[in-house]
Amino acid sequence: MTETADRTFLNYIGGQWKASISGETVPSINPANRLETVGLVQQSVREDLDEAAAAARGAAKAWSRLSGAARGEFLYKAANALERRLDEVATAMTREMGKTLPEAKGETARGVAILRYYAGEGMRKVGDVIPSSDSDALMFTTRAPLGVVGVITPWNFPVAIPVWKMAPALIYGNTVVFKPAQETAVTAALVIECFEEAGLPAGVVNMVTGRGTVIGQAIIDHPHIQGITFTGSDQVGKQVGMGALKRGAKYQLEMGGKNPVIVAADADLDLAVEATISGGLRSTGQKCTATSRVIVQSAVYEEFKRKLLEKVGQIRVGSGLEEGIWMGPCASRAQLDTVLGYIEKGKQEGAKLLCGGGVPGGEELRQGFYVEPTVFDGVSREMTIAREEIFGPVLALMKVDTLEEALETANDAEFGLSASIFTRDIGSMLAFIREMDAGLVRINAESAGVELQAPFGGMKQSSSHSREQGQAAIEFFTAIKTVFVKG
Ligand SMILES: NC(=O)C1=CN([C@@H]2O[C@H](COP(=O)(O)OP(=O)(O)OC[C@H]3O[C@@H](n4cnc5c(N)ncnc54)[C@H](O)[C@@H]3O)[C@@H](O)[C@H]2O)C=CC1
Ligand SMILES: O=C(O)CCC(=O)C(=O)O
Repeated sequence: MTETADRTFLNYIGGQWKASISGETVPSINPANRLETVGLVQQSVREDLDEAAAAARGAAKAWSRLSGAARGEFLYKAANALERRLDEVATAMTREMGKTLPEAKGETARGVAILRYYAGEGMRKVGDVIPSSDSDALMFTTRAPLGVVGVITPWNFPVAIPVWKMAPALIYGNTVVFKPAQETAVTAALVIECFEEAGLPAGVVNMVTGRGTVIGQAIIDHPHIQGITFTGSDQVGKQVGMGALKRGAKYQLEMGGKNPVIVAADADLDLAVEATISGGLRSTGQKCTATSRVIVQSAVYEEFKRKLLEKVGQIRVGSGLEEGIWMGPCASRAQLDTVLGYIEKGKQEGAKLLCGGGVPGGEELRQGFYVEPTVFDGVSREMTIAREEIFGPVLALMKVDTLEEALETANDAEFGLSASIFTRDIGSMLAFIREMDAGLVRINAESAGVELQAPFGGMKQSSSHSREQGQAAIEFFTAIKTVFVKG
């Protein structure tokens, strides 16, 4: 156990750490060992959120009037604090969410880099000069912040996702009310401590933990929250969008994926196997960009399958804190049950289980939410495991004859977040880039893995058709103002 175990984590409102007026806390538990508490977190109520929204509203004007460079200075300081506390934050993340410590460290380092990227963004251009038809006038665009932004985040990237939403919100002059997933509220509190260490003015960043149906819903409904940025499930995302639309607030949604990898007959099969495993099974498959459908040309199907099974068989499952462990547990009991439910459905609908499919044995794993890395063969397009997001370490192999069929199969999904192809042929690469309906298309690289300086988001049901990260973030977190000045 580390030092967080006995700690009670509070809400952060108006620059103060405060207990919820409910007086209630809930334990955040370790999915690798359900008997271990990582910390106690606030089970907040609507009044706590109201107080946070009022604090954010009160701080908004002064914050928006600072120069971008001055706001950037705060983000650089937050980045330095997070970097200094990288090991502590990453350890809390592994203990609270289950991903392995090297992955958690990588994600925390990414949080540092995101903060620095957006700190620099405070010095970059925000508008264009557009020639007016009146030769005595100057016309240009500038950007105005939305005001208060509500940030609702999931548990699968407890540092990177909150940071890639809060950092651009702040640099473009908004104040923030943040509701992290309750499953990873301890990690979230440590991130907020880094903002506190940076000396942000009171009320600029606020955090309230609690149930999605209570605190998330209160953000959706709050009249003083002008924008909501959300990552999570398809179902909740749509509720957020509809609620925001009803009261005229701006919203941005990042939701599910059912990401395919195409393995063409001319692929480097070893590379394709490595990338399929890394993209599909790292973080126990709990990424919206995770590889889920593996579409393989028949000419190399058997060889690819053999190589894949050999490597999957070598995966070591266990506590993410232990050296040599490659795959940790599912993040929660509910997530484990969901994954096992999909595996059952796959078997019932006639897919052939090639490996995994159950809970691993062994006394030391008994108290964790573990599932075996799982591969299904003979998966057809209409099966549930080929259609719905599983969010677990489950790969569905699908055999096709031609590249056209592969592309058609890959596009036969409601989601369109990320997709990969493995091929050496430039024509196949170009066809994939052109035809694949996904916001992120990757050639000879795994489907997961997002670069913070590039736009990120999906087509079809995967997002609200907006993009996050990189300079694309300015589109959500600001409104364009067109200025006409007549001398
Ligand atoms: N696209 C992605 O990155 C993610 C997708 N998921 C998908 O969602 C499934 C369920 O995971 P959950 O954690 O339950 O996701 P979720 O969508 O319920 O939770 C995401 C966030 O929304 C909040 N929330 C929940 N209900 C809400 C409501 N009624 N109003 C406002 N906010 C609400 C949660 O507290 C959390 O902060 C997973 O199995 C996976 O398929 C989950 C996490 C991330
Ligand atoms: O693949 C990544 O690095 C990011 C994935 C992601 O955004 C998510 O799972 O929510």
